[in-house]
Amino acid sequence: MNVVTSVIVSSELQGLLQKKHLSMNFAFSSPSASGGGRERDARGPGAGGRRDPYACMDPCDTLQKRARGQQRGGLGAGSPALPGGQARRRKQPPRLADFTLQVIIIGFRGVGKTSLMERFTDDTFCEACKSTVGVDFKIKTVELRGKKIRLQIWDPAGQERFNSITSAYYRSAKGIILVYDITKQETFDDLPKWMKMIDKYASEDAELFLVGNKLDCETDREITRQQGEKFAHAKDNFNVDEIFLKLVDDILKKMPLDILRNELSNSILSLQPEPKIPPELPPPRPRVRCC
Ligand SMILES: Nc1nc2c(ncn2[C@@H]2O[C@H](COP(=O)(O)OP(=O)(O)OP(=O)(O)O)[C@@H](O)[C@H]2O)c(=O)[nH]1
Repeated sequence: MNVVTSVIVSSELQGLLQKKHLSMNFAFSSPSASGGGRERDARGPGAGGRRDPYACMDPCDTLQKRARGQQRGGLGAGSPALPGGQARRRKQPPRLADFTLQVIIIGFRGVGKTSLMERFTDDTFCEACKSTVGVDFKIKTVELRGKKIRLQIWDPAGQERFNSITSAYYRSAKGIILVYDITKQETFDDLPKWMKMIDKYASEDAELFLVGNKLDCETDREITRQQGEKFAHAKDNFNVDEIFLKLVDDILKKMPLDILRNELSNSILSLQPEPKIPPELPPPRPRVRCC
């Protein structure tokens, strides 16, 4: 029975993807586990282990480290160890992002959309989160292909009653992460409804990523790995960070080369206007909304 459902869903999805020239990646994840469902990769200089192909960057951390270095009389401004010219150069503010990209995470209520976002942006996980009301969002800057990209991640409520509000956020999203819960059949059966929302509201060239979430709850699994792979016509294994970074990388690959080659020091090139928050919405809360 499940297999039949998945075949029907699959051909329907195929039609939608072709119509919109979309391709879809697929991954399993588990934001409940640090590292998002598989052993965490060591990152950064001196961390050892495998270097991740997608270098992730926390701007706040970098700035704090710089400030600490200056206080300690390190290689910062005014450091006796440096001649004046070099010290002045150190004082320059860090280069701003080259691009701003919007990514939206959608799916049935409770599948773990907020958890994925917070694992990626803050490396935190909330065991008993409240359902999102309206739309939540967070920002994280990443560095890929030599560009700094400011990611605006939108997390709309999964509850149907918010659909009229949340659909306003699809248009400006360059990347869409569609999530289901591997332990709840209804969240998988609901995917065609989300695909229709994408078809109706999302941009023609948005990149899609299907995520089977709650991988740590293997014993309660209701949807097989094969069903997920069949739906997405794709197969892969990424952790939470890699899901976002692969998505961004795929967006960058689609971008015109002249934009990528352009050196935009200290400027922000937004690929599209910042999404306007519909007036009926309260302003999004850019913080953890966990209990
Ligand atoms: N075991 C486990 N629990 C998870 C995982 N991801 C999320 N959860 C839990 O699932 C519940 C719902 O997670 P949320 O991130 O709030 O889900 P959501 O999709 O944002 O929900 P809505 O805001 O209602 O649309 C929370 O209690 C989380 O702790 C996971 O990978 N494993």
